[in-house]
Amino acid sequence: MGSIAQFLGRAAYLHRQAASLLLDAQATVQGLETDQFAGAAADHELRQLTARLRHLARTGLEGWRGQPLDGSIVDRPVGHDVVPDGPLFVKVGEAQPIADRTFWVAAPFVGAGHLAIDTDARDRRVAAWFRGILLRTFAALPEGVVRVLPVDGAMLGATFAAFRPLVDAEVWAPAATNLSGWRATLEEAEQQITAVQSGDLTEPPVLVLAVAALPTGHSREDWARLAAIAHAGPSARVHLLLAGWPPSLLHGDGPPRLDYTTFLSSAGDGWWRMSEPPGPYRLSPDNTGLPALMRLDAGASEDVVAAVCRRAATTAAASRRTDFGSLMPEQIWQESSATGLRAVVGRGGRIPYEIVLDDATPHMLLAGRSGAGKTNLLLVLLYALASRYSPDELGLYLLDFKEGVSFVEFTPTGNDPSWVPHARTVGIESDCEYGLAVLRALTREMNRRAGALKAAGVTKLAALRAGNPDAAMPRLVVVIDEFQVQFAGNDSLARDAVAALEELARKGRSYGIHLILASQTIAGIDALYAKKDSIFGQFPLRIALPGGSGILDAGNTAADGLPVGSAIVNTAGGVAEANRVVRFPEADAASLTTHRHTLWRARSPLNEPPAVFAGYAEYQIGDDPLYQALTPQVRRRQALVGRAVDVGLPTVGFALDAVPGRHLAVLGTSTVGADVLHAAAASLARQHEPGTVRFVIAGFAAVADEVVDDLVAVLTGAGHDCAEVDAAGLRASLAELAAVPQPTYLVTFAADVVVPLLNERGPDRRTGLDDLRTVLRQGPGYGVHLLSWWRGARRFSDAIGGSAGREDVACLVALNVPGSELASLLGDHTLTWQMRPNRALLLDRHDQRQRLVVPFVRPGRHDEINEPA
Ligand SMILES: Nc1ncnc2c1ncn2[C@@H]1O[C@H](COP(=O)(O)OP(=O)(O)OP(=O)(O)O)[C@@H](O)[C@H]1O
Repeated sequence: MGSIAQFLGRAAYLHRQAASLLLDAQATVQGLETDQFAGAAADHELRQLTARLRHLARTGLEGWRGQPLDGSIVDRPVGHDVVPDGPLFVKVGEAQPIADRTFWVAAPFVGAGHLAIDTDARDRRVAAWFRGILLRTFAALPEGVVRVLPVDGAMLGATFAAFRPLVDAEVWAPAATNLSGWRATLEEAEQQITAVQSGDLTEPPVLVLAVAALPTGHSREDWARLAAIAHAGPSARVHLLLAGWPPSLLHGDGPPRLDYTTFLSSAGDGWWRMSEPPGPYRLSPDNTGLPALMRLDAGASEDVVAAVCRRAATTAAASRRTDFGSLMPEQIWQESSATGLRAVVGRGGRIPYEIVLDDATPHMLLAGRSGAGKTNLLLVLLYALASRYSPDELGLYLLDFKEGVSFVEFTPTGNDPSWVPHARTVGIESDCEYGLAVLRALTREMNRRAGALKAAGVTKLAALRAGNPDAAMPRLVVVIDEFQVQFAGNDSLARDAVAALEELARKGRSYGIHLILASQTIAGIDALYAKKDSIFGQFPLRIALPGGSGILDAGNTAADGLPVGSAIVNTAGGVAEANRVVRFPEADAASLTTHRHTLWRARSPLNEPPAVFAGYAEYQIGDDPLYQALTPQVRRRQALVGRAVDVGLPTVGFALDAVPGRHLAVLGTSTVGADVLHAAAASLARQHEPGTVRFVIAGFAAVADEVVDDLVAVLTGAGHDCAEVDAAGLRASLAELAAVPQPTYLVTFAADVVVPLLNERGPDRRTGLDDLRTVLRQGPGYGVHLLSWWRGARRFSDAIGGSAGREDVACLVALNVPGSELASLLGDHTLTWQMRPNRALLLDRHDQRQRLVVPFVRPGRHDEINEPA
C-alpha cells in the first residue's frame, strides 16, 4: 500500500511539474513572438520542453489511468493502478502547445472531485471520451470499490450499453433514463453522503454518478441537489462525471457552479479548454486553467469496454452475494426499540440498507410472485430484528395462511428444541378463525396499552419509554403471510377481520404495534379497498419483490424485471420517485439454525416457547397438558374433545354437571367421531376415583371396534367399572338408568344403528327411546351422562325427539356435517359452518358457545382426517 501511495504522490507531483513546464513553454512561445533573433534556439527549447512534458505525463499516468484504451490494454488486470491515499488522476486529453508536439493532460477525479464536460454524449467523441473516463476509473481502482449510477436521459442508456455485464452482475445500477430514475439516482448519492456524515457508513464505496445526458424536464431543484452533492460528495466518496454540464439555457439564471469540479469546455474545431482542477494543483497563475488547448482523450471503443467488463463481471458475480451472517450484529440485543425498530436487511448498491418501522413508516406491505423470495425476505428481516432487540423490546406474532412451513424456523420441532424467544404466537397454514383470534388478541393488547399510556399521561409509546426507559412495552411486529386469505370474501369472519385490521393499522403506530402484510398481490381484496380512505394508506413502506409491482403506484413497474434476491423498497407508498433497489441475502437453513441457537441460548429462564398453531397438525389427548393434569379433585368434570383454534390453542371440552341436557353428541360420518368419544370418555375417567362411576360401552360399527377395544382397555386399566354391551344390553341399561339412576357414562359409538331397536316397544309399552329421553332429562342430576357418536344428524334428531328435544343434548361436536344440515338441526339459520378435514364445530346450546376446534384423534388417524369429507 505504501508504495502505491508513494506512486500516487509522485503522480500528483509530476502533474504539477507538467503544469509549470507548460507555463515555461508558454513563456518561451511568447518570447518567440517578441524576440525574432532567438528563433532557432527557442524552438529547440520548446521541443525539449514538450518532450519532457510527455515523458512526465506518461510516467505519472501508467496503466488504466492514461494508456491508450485499445486492444493492447484489454488483458491488463483490473484494480492494479490504485490510489488509496490520494486522488486518482485520469487522462482527459492531449494538449498541443506547438505543432507535432503533444503531451497528456490529466485531471484529478476520485479522491479529489468531479469532472464535467459541456457537451453531452450524443456527440460521438464525447461519448467515447466519457466511456474512457469511466473505464479508466473503474479499472484502475480495486475490484468491488466502484459503483456507478449511470444516467442517460437522451439515448435510453445507449452510452452505457457496453458496460451491460456490470449491470447484470449488479455491480452497477441499471441506467436511469427518465426523470424519476434520475432523481432516484440523486437520492442514492445523497443517502450515501448522509450515511457517511452521520457515521452510519464508515467504509463507503466509491459512488460515481455518471450522467451521459440529463433527462428532459430536469429542474432547478435537481441542479440544487447536484450542487449539494458536488459540495459534500468527495468526503463521502461520491463523485460526478457529467456530460452536458452546465445545461444550455434559453432564459433565466444559469445553473449553480459545482464545487470541486474540473470543467472541459468546447473551444471549437475539436479543441477543448480545461479549467483549474480542484485541490492544490494550479495550472495558471491567474486561475484560468490549462494554458493550452487540448484534444479529448480518444476514450474507449465499445468492444474494449465490453471485453473488460465481461471479465470484471465474472469475478464480481461471485463476490456480490450479500452474506446473511454479515447482516447480523456482532453482539445481540443491544438496541432499544423506544422510538422504533431498525434492521439492516440488505444492500442498496454497496450501502447497507436499513428497514425502519416507526411512527413515520409504521406498517409494511410486501408482494412478489410465487418464488420471488417473500419468505426469505421475511426471515432475513425478522431474524435481523430479533438479533438487535431483546424479547423485552420486541415480540413477534407470525401468521401464515399458505401451505408451506415458512415460520417453522421460529418454533421448536421434533429435531430441534430451540425457538426464537421473541415469537409469541406462530400460525402455520392457519385457519381464518385463528387469524381473527390473533387480531383480536392484539386489539385487546392495544387497548391495554392505550390505558397504560393514558395513565402515564402520554399518547405515544415513544413518550412513555422516554419517561421510563425500562417500561415493559415491547414493540410488536405482526406478520401475516398470504393475508388476502384472511380478508377476502364478504362473510362475517372476513368482515370482523377487516375491522380488527383497520383498528390495528390506524392506531397501532402509537402503541408500538407494527403490521407486515405479505401477498402475491393486493388486487382483489375488495374489503380493504372498499372504503374511501383505503386501509393501505396506513402502509407507507412497500417492498416489491420480482412481480410485486402491484403494491406500488400504478405505472411504477420497477419491480417487474428484478432478479430474485432484489426488491424495490419504497417508503412513500409506492411513488416511483421513492424507488430504491435493494439486494437481500439468502437466509440459508444452516445460518438460520446458528442464529436461532444464539438467540435461544440467550433467553431468560422465564421465556416460554411460542404458542404454535399448525393447521395441518393432529392433536392427541395423551399429549395434552390439561388432560395430563386432570385428577378426581376437579371442581367441575369436563369431557375434553379437542383444542380450540385460538391463540395458545386452549384445550376445550364440555362441563358435564347436574344440569339436565349435559350430554355429548358427536355428529358426522368421519371416524374421527369415534376418537372424539374416546377422548371424552378417557378424560372423564381421570376425574373419578375408581369405583365411583360406571362406564357402559356400546359400539355398533366395525370402524369403531378398535377404538372401543382401546377405550375398554384404558378404563379397565385405570381401575374403573367398565362393561361392554350390545344393542340389547344398551337398551337394558337405559331402562335401568331411567328407573334407578346411578353414576354412569353411557358411551355409544355409531348410535344411529341402534335407533330402530330402541324404537320398538317393550312389554310395558315403553320404547327404548322413551327411556333414552328420560335419561337425557333426569340423568345428569344423578351423574348419568350419554356420550354418543351419530353418523347421521337426522337419526340423532329423531332419537332425541326432534326440535322438542333440542335442549336435551346440549353439547355437540359437528364433524363432516354440511352447514345447511347443521343449521336446520339447530334451528339456527345464521349458522355458518364449512366442514373441512381435521376441524370440528363445538356447540354448547346452554351458553350459546360456538368454537372451531381441532378434534382430538388417536395416533395414526392423520391420513384419514386430511382426506376430503
Ligand atoms: N436473496 C436471495 N438470494 C438467493 N436466493 C434467494 C433469495 N431469496 C430467495 N431465494 C431463493 O428463491 C427461492 C424462493 O424463495 P422463497 O421461498 O422465499 O419465495 P416465496 O416468494 O416465499 O415463494 P412462495 O410464495 O412460492 O412460497 C428459494 O429457493 C430461495 O432459496
